[in-house]
Amino acid sequence: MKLHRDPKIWSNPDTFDPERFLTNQGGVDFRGHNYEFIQFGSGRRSCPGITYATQVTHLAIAHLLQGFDFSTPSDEPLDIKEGLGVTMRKADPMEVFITPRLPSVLYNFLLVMYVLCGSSL
Ligand code: HEM
Repeated sequence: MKLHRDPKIWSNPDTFDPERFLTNQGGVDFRGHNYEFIQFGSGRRSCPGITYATQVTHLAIAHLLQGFDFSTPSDEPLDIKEGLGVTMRKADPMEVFITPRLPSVLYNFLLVMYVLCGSSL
């Protein structure tokens, strides 16, 4: 389990610290040019879905954050301990309250616009 966790490269490698990509590791490229960070692989057999995956991920997260407030039942920070598996899953199920932020009519409107205009929204 050394991949992406080498302490010679990553400070506090087991800490969830996405800000590291804005600060001390800000220049690290995720498209396979920097071998310390290759979640999409690198070279001829690297992931052909990289552009689709990154755009759809941004779009989905932006839509969720625009439309809903997220909180935990006790207002405690999320426990993001990871479990075992081929893909990275949480060790324990996530309990979260999802509350609409917008008037309900806008969700129908956004849905229709999204279907009509696709991902250009
Ligand atoms: C966050 C999403 C994704 C991640 C992290 C990811 C990651 C990877 C990784 C690590 C590989 C292996 C690269 C290697 O062997 O060096 C791979 C291969 C591949 N991925 Fe993805 N992938 C993602 C999404 C997608 C999507 C959306 C598609 C298709 C629409 C896709 C299609 C493929 C294919 C066909 C391969 C095999 C390429 C080959 O062996 O030549 N992936 N992906």
